[in-house]
Amino acid sequence: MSRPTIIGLTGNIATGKSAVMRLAAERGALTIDADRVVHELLDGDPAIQAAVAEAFGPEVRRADGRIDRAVLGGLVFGDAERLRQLEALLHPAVRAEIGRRVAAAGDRVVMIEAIKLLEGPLAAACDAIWVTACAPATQMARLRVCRGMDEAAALARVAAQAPQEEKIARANVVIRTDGLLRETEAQFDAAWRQI
Ligand SMILES: CC(C)(COP(=O)(O)OP(=O)(O)OC[C@H]1O[C@@H](n2cnc3c(N)ncnc32)[C@H](O)[C@@H]1O)[C@@H](O)C(=O)NCCC(=O)NCCS
Ligand SMILES: Nc1ncnc2c1ncn2[C@@H]1O[C@H](COP(=O)(O)OP(=O)(O)OP(=O)(O)O)[C@@H](O)[C@H]1O
Repeated sequence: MSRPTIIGLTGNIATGKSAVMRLAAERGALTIDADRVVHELLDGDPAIQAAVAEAFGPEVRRADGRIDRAVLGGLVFGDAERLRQLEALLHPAVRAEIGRRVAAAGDRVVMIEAIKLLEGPLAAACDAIWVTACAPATQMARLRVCRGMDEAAALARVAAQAPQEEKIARANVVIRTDGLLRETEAQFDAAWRQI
């Protein structure tokens, strides 16, 4: 039976995972963004919405039932225990949805982007782990300039993620993104040829 080749993509915030996902999609991969799966659940899954409101309070829920991600983010980034609680609530449903998409992928290459890929069971399902990395100064500049985050919000996100070195230590492929986009693309293509 045909099975997909699964690449797990991780790397800390603003290290360039989106660029790598775009390149993979251009070359025919099925790309699955775990952040987006989370957003779909928070926007449209009534059981998840009820469980999140139960755990984090009615103020995280909008009148239409959707979860207010800015309010929820304010509660969990900066509080490791609450973030773990939210992850425990969401990750089983995220994994189930990713599993459904992978099962329908035939023999395509599938690239799964997830910030907590290496911390959970998803990593074991991957044939290879790719990690994007850049200098901390590049990362902070991208968060502040491109996403308009203030320094405290940017630092809180970075602090919620395992150090870059731990991710690099477990990677089959490391893509450095401090340079030009075409330098990212050249590293991508070298790795893509080895699949
Ligand atoms: C807290 C939430 C509502 C904030 O939503 P918001 O729209 O502001 O951010 P978004 O989801 O787009 O994430 C942006 C970036 O924040 C970082 N981030 C998100 N979740 C996490 C996390 N659990 N741990 C560390 N960093 C995270 C990532 O770098 C991510 O790319 C949302 O991020 C969430 O529910 N996170 C917990 C679920 C999770 O683990 N998501 C990651 C994919 S499995
Ligand atoms: N050489 C490069 N390679 C990749 N991205 C680059 C490069 N130079 C500049 N950038 C820019 O850096 C930013 C990186 O942010 P991006 O959203 O891709 O990070 P991410 O890892 O996907 O973040 P998140 O964890 O939020 O999903 C983008 O705006 C991208 O255009």
